[in-house]
Amino acid sequence: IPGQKVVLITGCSSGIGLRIAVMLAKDEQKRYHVIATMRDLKRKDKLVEAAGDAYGKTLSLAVLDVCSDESVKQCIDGIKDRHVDILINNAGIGLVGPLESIPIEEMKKVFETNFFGVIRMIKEVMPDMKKRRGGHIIVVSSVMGLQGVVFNDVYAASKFAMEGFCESLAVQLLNLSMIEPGPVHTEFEAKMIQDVRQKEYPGADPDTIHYFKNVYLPSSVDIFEVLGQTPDDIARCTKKVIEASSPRFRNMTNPWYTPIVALKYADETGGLSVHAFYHMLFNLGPLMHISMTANIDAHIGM
Ligand SMILES: NC(=O)C1=CN([C@@H]2O[C@H](COP(=O)(O)OP(=O)(O)OC[C@H]3O[C@@H](n4cnc5c(N)ncnc54)[C@H](OP(=O)(O)O)[C@@H]3O)[C@@H](O)[C@H]2O)C=CC1
Ligand SMILES: CC1=C(/C=C/C(C)=C/C=C/C(C)=C/C=O)C(C)(C)CCC1
Repeated sequence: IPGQKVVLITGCSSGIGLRIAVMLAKDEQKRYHVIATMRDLKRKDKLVEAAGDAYGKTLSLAVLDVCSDESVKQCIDGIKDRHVDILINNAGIGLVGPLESIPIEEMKKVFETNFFGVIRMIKEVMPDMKKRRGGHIIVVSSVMGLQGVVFNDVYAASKFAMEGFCESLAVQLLNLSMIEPGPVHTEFEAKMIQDVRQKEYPGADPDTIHYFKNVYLPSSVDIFEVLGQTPDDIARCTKKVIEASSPRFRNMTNPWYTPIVALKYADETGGLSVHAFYHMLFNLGPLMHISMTANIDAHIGM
């Protein structure tokens, strides 16, 4: 349809990608044609159901695995004139746990998906965007791309890598925007909790495992409960960025998380954030749990 913008989104089988796809496809003015992609079309049912009438009209499906050169090329070649107006890089995986117990291969998978996956996509669509002198690239990064969190070392590093890459590219690239969500209730969170239940953490000493399971995890669960946003919150924020007359480069989605990121800019030696997080986790952790749960109880009127 003339005038409609072609939007390609990666990782649409669940979570944030799914909600962005549905929200854009259901735009009242029908401004978007959404190509919702996923690596395995067997996982399409949730998206198809959520899309309702839009499916087959403003939303179509395609296979795309961000870790495969051929898959990426095949998908883009399959689009009319290879024309993508808006590329939304959303596919990504998490990884938590004591560093000592994580095989290098697993760490590489995180970089292959979160870092090289995005680069692979950008390399494929950027030349056409440059030729047309138009287009908008969105990257779903994370607050962990701006501030590291204990036991998330490799995941944070993969998002930091993305930040460095995009900051550099933004200088030559037309239109590039980062979305920086804090905790969001999606399968990302569920996978993390399930992962921790299954894994044994060989190679890590008992103290480290204790701090991970009995100190970090309860705090992390609290933080998800108190600060957690919905994938729809992130989708709304992303739609605003796309529709802004001059989109910003960095876009925080969660004002509650802003002070946590601000600490590093308040002290260039890095001491402030490292010590504050240490204190919050090991000294205030149990207290935070009480005050946060009290806060939740107050919200639900108990
Ligand atoms: N949830 C959170 O707290 C936060 C998430 N983020 C980021 O948001 C993005 C979306 O995550 P979220 O929706 O929360 O998590 P989900 O796990 O719900 O969704 C992740 C999506 O990425 C897909 N994916 C994974 N690997 C590949 C691959 N190789 N090729 C194509 N797709 C792939 C998954 O597909 P499949 O079903 O096949 O596995 C799934 O559709 C990620 O980049 C994440 O880092 C950022 C900040 C916070
Ligand atoms: C435990 C703990 C923290 C945990 C933060 C978490 C758990 C953030 C999760 C962010 C996510 C899930 C981003 C996804 O990309 C803080 C606030 C740093 C303070 C110190 C103690």
